Amino acid sequence: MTPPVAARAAQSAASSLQSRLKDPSLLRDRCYIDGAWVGTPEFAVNNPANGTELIRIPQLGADDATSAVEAAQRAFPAWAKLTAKQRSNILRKWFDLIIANREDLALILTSEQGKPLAEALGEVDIGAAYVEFFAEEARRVYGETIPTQRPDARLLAIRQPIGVCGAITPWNFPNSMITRKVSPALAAGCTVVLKPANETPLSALALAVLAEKAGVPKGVLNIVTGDAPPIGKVLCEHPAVRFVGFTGSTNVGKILYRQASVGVKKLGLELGGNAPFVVFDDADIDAAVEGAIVSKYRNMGQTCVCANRLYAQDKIYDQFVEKLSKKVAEMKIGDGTEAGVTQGPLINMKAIEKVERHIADAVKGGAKVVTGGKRSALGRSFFEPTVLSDVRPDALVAQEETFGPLAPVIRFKDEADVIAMCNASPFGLASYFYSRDIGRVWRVAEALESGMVGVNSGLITTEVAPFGGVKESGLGREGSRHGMDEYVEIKYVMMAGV
Ligand SMILES: NC(=O)c1ccc[n+]([C@@H]2O[C@H](COP(=O)([O-])OP(=O)(O)OC[C@H]3O[C@@H](n4cnc5c(N)ncnc54)[C@H](O)[C@@H]3O)[C@@H](O)[C@H]2O)c1
Repeated sequence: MTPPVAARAAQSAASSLQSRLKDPSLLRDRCYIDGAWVGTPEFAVNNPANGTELIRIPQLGADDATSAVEAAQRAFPAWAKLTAKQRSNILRKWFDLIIANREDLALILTSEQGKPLAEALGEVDIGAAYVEFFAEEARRVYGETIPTQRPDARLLAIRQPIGVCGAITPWNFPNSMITRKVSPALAAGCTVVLKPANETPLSALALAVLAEKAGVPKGVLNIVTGDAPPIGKVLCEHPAVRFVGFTGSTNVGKILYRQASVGVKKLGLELGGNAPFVVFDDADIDAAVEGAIVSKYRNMGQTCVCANRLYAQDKIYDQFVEKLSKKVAEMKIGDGTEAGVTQGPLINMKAIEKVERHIADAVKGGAKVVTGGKRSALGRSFFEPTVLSDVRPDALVAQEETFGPLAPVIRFKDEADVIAMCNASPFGLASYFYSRDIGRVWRVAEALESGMVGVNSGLITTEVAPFGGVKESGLGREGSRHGMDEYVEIKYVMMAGV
């Protein structure tokens, strides 16, 4: 095995991050293919809080991705033949190791992605919860017996692992998006080739170190970093790959959908959103403000399920805007590793430019900046958390996913009016609303066109929920027992003469 970065620390800027880790071997600068750490460090992974280069990692391409698929193909039969309990035990060990190393994993995550350390710890914990959940689910991949019209025949439907799976993940949740895909795949008996986001590959590599320690055999989990389009093409088109799970933008999801159609490949797509967050006039306003804060501003608004457009009913509009802005103005911006910081940097300058474009467009349409609205004095990609009032329903910010700390508050008259505005979007990932009217709760929850609805709650992610979207927000579900369905196929066996 190529030595971990520890042995070569002096060569790279990784040394300062490494010196803060309890287990420095978690920081890797090689890819993980067929149980070996391979490749030559090439492209830089930067810390968005200070712009320093953290480390360089390999820039692999189509040939390496093909090698990884072949490794996964070789490893598949033996992994699939283990008993469910054996696979479950290995996943359980992986979970234990993730928890034992949660501080290190969170520090790596914040260093490459920027979110405050407390949020990074939360992400590691939910990431681990997926592993724990699917360690348990591994033992519940049941089949069924189906009565037939023939007295001498029995029909069994069995569920088998689909085979080699590709996984492509984004930078906004570099830990939990990986475990949410890899743990059900491994639990089902599948093997995986994972391509993490280029901005945040270090969390993926650290998880692979722990998977290896947990006893995941060589070739069962492979990590390939580098050139996304050719790697993605291999994962979508190689005949050995039977499923590709993707989390990322709708545009890239559509490219993968087309590529996967060539080999009639099963695809899971967790794509972009444009979540409405509605506050009715019978709501508990303080609770709605708390919910809006957690939904909109966690991860600096770079969350697929985060509130993107806020709607407040006429009667409580001013009160909601005032209370929300007061809390937002108190947020502390800075390096996510510093105590008390609630808003880290955005991932890059492109993200800042999109927020600015959305603010400029809304202001042109008559919106007012109540708080924030500009780059932070800290420079780089730090942006002041922002609240806009008097935003028109047709403003760009209400049509597109902003992916930044910007809450545009739109006024509405009645329930029918707001449901129409919520559903007037090609996206349908998450929706939120606050109301204490029980009749309205069911009516509105059923009317909203989205895969997930938070009622009086701004936080809806849990490993026991079937996470996913409708319309252009995606296909399939991750997490819960339904998350296992992506990784198994049903075969029926008709047995006559029995
Ligand atoms: N629905 C969900 O569960 C969910 C969760 C998190 C993020 N997201 C969405 O992800 C987006 C933000 O993430 P992002 O900017 O990393 O998205 P992205 O689509 O740019 O990148 C996602 C991944 O795809 C890879 N990629 C890029 N081009 C590719 C290509 N041509 N072929 C194969 N792979 C390619 C990237 O390297 C990365 O690993 C937002 O739209 C957000 O809503 C969705």
